[in-house]
Amino acid sequence: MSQLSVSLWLVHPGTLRRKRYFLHFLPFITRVVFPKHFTIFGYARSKMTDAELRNMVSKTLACRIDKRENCGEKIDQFLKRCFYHSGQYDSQENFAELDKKLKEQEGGRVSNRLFYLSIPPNIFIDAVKCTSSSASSGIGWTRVIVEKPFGRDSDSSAALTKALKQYLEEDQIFRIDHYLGKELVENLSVLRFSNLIFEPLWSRQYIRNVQLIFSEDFGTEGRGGYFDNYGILRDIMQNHLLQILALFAMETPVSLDAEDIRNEKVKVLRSMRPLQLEDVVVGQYKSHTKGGVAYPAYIDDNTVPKGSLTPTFAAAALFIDNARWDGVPFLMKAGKALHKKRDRDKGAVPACAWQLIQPEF
Ligand SMILES: NC(=O)C1=CN([C@@H]2O[C@H](COP(=O)(O)OP(=O)(O)OC[C@H]3O[C@@H](n4cnc5c(N)ncnc54)[C@H](OP(=O)(O)O)[C@@H]3O)[C@@H](O)[C@H]2O)C=CC1
Ligand SMILES: O=C1O[C@H](COP(=O)(O)O)[C@@H](O)[C@H](O)[C@H]1O
Repeated sequence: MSQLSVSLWLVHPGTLRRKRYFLHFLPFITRVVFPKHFTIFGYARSKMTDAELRNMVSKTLACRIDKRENCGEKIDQFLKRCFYHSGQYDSQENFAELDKKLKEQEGGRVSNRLFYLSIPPNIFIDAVKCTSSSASSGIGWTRVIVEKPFGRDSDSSAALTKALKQYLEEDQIFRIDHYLGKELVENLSVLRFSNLIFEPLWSRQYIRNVQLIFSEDFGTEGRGGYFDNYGILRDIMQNHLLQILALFAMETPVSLDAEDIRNEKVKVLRSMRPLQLEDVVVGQYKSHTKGGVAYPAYIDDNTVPKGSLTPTFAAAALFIDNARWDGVPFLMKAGKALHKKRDRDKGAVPACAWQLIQPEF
């Protein structure tokens, strides 16, 4: 049986270049573990040719393995599987053109299509509608990955789910938070649950506070179209940092199944005290000069609306009212255009002799 898996990315060329997404594919590329007919399509409004996309992707890939493994050759083969189509997110016609190009690659084989919506959430629905009616797979499955933030609040999140379900079944929708795939975050559960030594120490008895810190040394850099609608609280705190907090604070799950882990996280979230205004500070970065280089303010970014008050920095103290964490503040800080790049949970600052991680503040 021949099967073609098509992975389709709705991704902005600029983000692609900056974020080096494709670097994560390198181990798969060099070990040739992709399905035989795997194809990647970029889709966005920006104009670009296949050759330009390939050139951009190639700059994010670097061979760091033994030359005998023909890394360069494998990258070249991979690049030939990358294509680009320019179109609007709400145009059935443009998605039908995309469908035509996908079919050319699929050559009538059984084919699955995975759509990765790396686009601002306010255009998810348009894109899903067009995907579903004009570009879903005729003879395989069609799945959609949506990025956080999933709405702006509970109501908009519920509305988004309702709208997505007009076009997709729940098991076709994958809501992702890429932080959960980070090594540090994955290691947190392993560290905690596979070392018996930690269990008796992992509580209010030995931990004075927990610090979750996200610090980037660059600003929005052209991402104002997305960022200004959400701000740092919805971009980072409500999802990435809250997920880490829940993993850090949850009780041992019944098993490592996603559902069991989710159940424990939910218990943590339900035990959290509503955040008080006096426990939060917000700010926005201004321009400054360092080492003779001038760095722009948030509102100097052309993609940010004039006079925007959207926070790019926030710090908050959160409390979990349960037996394990009663009285222990979970301190969250997140900011763009700060002095250092760091995205780590700072573990716990111990109350006395025991030191899990040396405090840096
Ligand atoms: N950037 C990152 O580091 C990460 C981002 N994400 C998530 O990815 C999603 C997008 O973020 P990001 O890529 O940074 O955002 P961008 O602002 O870079 O937006 C991505 C692309 O979407 C299109 N776009 C932007 N604004 C609009 C608009 N108002 N209407 C229609 N199209 C628009 C543009 O492409 P074009 O004009 O070509 O159509 C743009 O380049 C978000 O959900 C974010 O949470 C998740 C993890 C990391
Ligand atoms: O989701 C997001 O994450 C990135 C940071 O992710 P990283 O994996 O590059 O560290 C952040 O820059 C962006 O604002 C946010 O949308």
